[in-house]
Amino acid sequence: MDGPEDTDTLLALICSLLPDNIAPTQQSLLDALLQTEGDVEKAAEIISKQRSNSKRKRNVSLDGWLIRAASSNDANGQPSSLQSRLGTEPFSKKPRSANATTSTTKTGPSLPLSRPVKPVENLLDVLRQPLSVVPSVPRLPPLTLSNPSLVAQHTPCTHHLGILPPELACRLFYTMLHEARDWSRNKWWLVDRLVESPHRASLYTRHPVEGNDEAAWQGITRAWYNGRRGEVSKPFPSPMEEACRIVEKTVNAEMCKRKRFPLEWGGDPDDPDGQGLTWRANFAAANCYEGAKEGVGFHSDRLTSIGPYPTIASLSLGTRRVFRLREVIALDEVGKRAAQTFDIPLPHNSLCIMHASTQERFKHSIPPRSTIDRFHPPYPPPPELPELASDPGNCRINITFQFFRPDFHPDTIPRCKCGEMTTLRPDMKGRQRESEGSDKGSRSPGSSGEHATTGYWWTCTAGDQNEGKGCGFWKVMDVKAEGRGPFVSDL
Ligand SMILES: O=C(O)CCC(=O)C(=O)O
Ligand SMILES: [Fe+2]
Repeated sequence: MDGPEDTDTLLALICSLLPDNIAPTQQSLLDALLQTEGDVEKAAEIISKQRSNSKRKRNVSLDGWLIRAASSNDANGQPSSLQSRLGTEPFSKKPRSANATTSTTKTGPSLPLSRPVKPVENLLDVLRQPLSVVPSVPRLPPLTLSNPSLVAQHTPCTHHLGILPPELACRLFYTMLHEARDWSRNKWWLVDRLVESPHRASLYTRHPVEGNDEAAWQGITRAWYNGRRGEVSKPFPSPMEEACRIVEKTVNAEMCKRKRFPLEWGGDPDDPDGQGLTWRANFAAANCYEGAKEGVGFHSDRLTSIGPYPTIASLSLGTRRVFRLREVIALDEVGKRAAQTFDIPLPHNSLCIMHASTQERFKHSIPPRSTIDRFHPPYPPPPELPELASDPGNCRINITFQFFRPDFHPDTIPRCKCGEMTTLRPDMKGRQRESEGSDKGSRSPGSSGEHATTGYWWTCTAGDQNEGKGCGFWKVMDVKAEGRGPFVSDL
């Protein structure tokens, strides 16, 4: 799920620190961010100094503004460093200062807080800051990929229509819609704001739990809930288990046709847990979007439990929504080519497989819409289900089946200075390549393009639940030193 993790978020944060009369270009925001190696506070300072030198319009100094903003939000009245509270993607090899913070750990959806806070805000509204964007290369209009062959041609995904027997698809839709009454909106801290995703979600684990390792699943569950304590995952309901077997067959058949990446899981299919499959689903995130306005913002899925180059199989049920993929342009290509956005309409009973490299090269979202296509279920609800609380014509259910890799067991995940499990993120911008001065090839769009080797970071995300206060810890993942694998490259 999403968190305070990417450049877009950092840009939005800089904007939120600027007075209303400053609307910088995206380029000037990026320049300031690079100049300050990702320090949002300093970047905001640079931009406002540039503006006040050129226009002399402001009569309030940024320092004063920052201190006012910080002290009004800090329980102890201390102006706290915004930078240290960001669990962000690192910009340089230099570790940031680690400000240990007193932690009031939150449990459950009500998130008891130690200080008065602003009301929970919809993440999409927070990120919709006034950016006046002047791109250095012309923007490309979004391309709609309206059939499976276009999806395969332009992206590392495949789209499979009518994946389940129609009766099973409907039964699963009604079952999950009924389950969704207990799901909640994911919440986390974005600096000093508590934000929530504008849709409901829940985590499911396949039973029997592999190796009977309940403790591992608790760790995975906690990581999935952005570090929130007290959440439990649910077992797959029986129609989900039925669907999962079909999804596994489709994914494995598709993977056999594809080039595999060196860092993909190369586990032994003869392993009793492997059941002879290259990829298997042992957990799933379920999402419910009710009405046109609900959605999920741009993000790439966290890799902490699923490792690099994962395969994720995403099943759509109910009303058709658009799945939007946006390419991330590596630093060495910024200004040379524009990012392409792809829209894939996902109808009821279709499976979109995000194959290896999707999480490394693209962000994805379900954008809110102004209208919705009403869904007309071809079967009535199963008689054994109680009456539904939501209108089935108005809802989309998504189930993303995923594989927890044994070599990313929670016990092996590096802890940050807050004592929490860190989060694994791909270096989508190629910063590690840049800082090493290496040229391992650049990326090109489409599934057939050569893909530069991606690096990964372990980063502190404890601030997600701790009022935005993390320790800023990060380190580069070193798969050999950390004893991970086997990888495809080891086979
Ligand atoms: O609803 C979808 O298709 C996407 C869900 C998603 O991105 C997620 O669960 O991480
Ligand atoms: Fe996702």
